[in-house]
Amino acid sequence: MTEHVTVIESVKLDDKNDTIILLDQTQLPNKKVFLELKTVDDVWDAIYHLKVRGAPAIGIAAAYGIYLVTKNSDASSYEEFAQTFSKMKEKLASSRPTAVNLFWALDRMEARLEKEKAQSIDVIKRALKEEADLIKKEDEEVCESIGQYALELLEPGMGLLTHCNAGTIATAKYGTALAPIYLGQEKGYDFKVYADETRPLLQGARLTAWELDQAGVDVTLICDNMASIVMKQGKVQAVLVGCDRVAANGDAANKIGTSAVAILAKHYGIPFYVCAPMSTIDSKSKTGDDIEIELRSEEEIKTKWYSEPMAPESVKTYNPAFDVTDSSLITAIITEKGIVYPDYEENLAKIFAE
Ligand SMILES: CSC[C@@H](O)[C@@H](O)C(=O)COP(=O)(O)O
Repeated sequence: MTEHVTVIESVKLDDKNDTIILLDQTQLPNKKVFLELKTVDDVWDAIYHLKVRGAPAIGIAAAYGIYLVTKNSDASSYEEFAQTFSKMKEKLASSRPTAVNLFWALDRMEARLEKEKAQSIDVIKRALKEEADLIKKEDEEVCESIGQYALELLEPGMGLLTHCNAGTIATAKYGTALAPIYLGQEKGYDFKVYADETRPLLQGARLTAWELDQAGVDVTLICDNMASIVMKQGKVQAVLVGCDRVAANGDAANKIGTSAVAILAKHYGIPFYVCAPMSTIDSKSKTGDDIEIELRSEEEIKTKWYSEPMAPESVKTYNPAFDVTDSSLITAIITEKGIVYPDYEENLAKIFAE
């Protein structure tokens, strides 16, 4: 698959220099800037400000972050080390609330710490690095597998619509919703992709359109409010999106606007697929109502991207960063373990038990 994927590692550890090298996604597509993160505040800030974004990439950054910021701890006992670890974990976990991969990765790092309890601090530190490397490596395989399964549902020449960015830079490699597009590209499937611009932070315009265009995929950028007309005109045969958290009943939180696309897809009889690594499925959230939706600043709606204010200064705003697509609108959830169809409560539980 690598042939058509723009291989940019959005999160990379430089262990020798105690640094995380991070592609600053806020500067794309105009500038390809790599940041050097060293402290817990650097990592927190990068996640909060979406310099690293996309659920799997956030998880990878948090895993390397917690490794790095505990690596230099001079704790001499396990208890002391574990105390520093949980302080750092708490800080990183406060960066963004919706993508469950953040908490999943931090919990997994903590589980590894506890597993190595009897070892020396040096061995524990090495184990934490190994765990963070594994989280990243596994994500590559997961994305590739999601891509293979999703491709089974698609046919050459199809028009596909996607929202936000669930591509290479949102993951370790390949992406989730964009993985079948890259895979199809390699097989000459000639997909026609419509990328929603994704207001207010424009992940579709700045990131999806950019990475698909670079890969030579036939991509057309549309504003969010144009999804209906392209569907009505018969230009779209399937919708593929990523997600930040899937509840046990299949309700799926993803970038704001996703649920509107799902409602449109249902209206026009177009299949709506959610691409979800198992790490994004949160059995602790029973339904979408249990998922915390991140609220962000009014500046993202009123001024960002424009040299002049876009709205009266005094006007109130409401800026939820995600919405939840009701499971009844989702045709299938595509995981690395296979394609899951309704009844989601039953079938997600089954796939977890496998
Ligand atoms: C494979 S990335 C899946 C999701 O995280 C993605 O679709 C999304 O909504 C990202 O939101 P963002 O706010 O840009 O982090």
